[in-house]
Amino acid sequence: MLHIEQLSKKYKNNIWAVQDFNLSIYKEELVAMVGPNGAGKTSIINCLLGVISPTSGTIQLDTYPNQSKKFKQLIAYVPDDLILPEALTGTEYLDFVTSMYQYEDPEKQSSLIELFDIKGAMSEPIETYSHGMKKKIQLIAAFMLNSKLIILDEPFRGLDVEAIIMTKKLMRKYLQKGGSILLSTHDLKAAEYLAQRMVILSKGKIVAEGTIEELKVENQCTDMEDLFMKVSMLRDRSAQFEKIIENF
Ligand SMILES: Nc1ncnc2c1ncn2[C@@H]1O[C@H](COP(=O)(O)OP(=O)(O)OP(=O)(O)O)[C@@H](O)[C@H]1O
Repeated sequence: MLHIEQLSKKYKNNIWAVQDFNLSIYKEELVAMVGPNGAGKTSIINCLLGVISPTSGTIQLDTYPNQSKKFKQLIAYVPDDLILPEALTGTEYLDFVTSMYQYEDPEKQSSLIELFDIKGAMSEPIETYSHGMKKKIQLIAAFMLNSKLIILDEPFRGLDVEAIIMTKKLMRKYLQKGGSILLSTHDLKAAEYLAQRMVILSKGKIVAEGTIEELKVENQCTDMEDLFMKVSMLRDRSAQFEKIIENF
């Protein structure tokens, strides 16, 4: 499936955003990628999508390198930011995505529109959508395709409770049907609930990787937040933060 090998990214300002990052994601597997702000998650996703060029390393989906057209057709992406063609209606946007990916499944598309309950807004321009509705249209666009891997960057942010529940169920179903998911999130509870494996990044490097159980045992933690603070080396700063809050 997806294989990322020895990926490194140094920006022009000489910042190493990612160093020697290795990750494989297999069929029916969801891997959660977590890490503090600036850990390198977005840089990895942007390298994967070909938005930026890595300084070194390779990325392949099956046998297709990430620069290939086939790779791009097999990957769907829901970004955290909501950059959308605001003048298009929901229907026009989905038509645009369909033509870009050269894949059409009208039945799947309309069932997703029903699931996310935005049928009434489909003929309205996206600029009139709420934050949550914009997220929903992006989720519909990602799940309606014939992808092998979906990259989800904070997919639940802005969604209402019902949509969060539905999205989690949809993700599970997508995995059962043979897909793979890379989930980038700060939501440790969702990551713990959904992921088969977790990668924890800090300052561009993997500091922990494994199943949630393995990570908890290895680090003698029962709680996800405690585990995260420990392996991302933030726990040392906790005492200082506690003091600031106490004096606040
Ligand atoms: N275009 C850029 N030019 C220079 N440095 C950059 C650029 N983009 C990101 N960086 C730096 O690379 C490092 C990793 O940033 P990145 O955005 O990948 O982290 P992140 O894990 O996605 O963070 P967040 O959780 O805040 O979204 C940071 O030190 C950041 O300042």
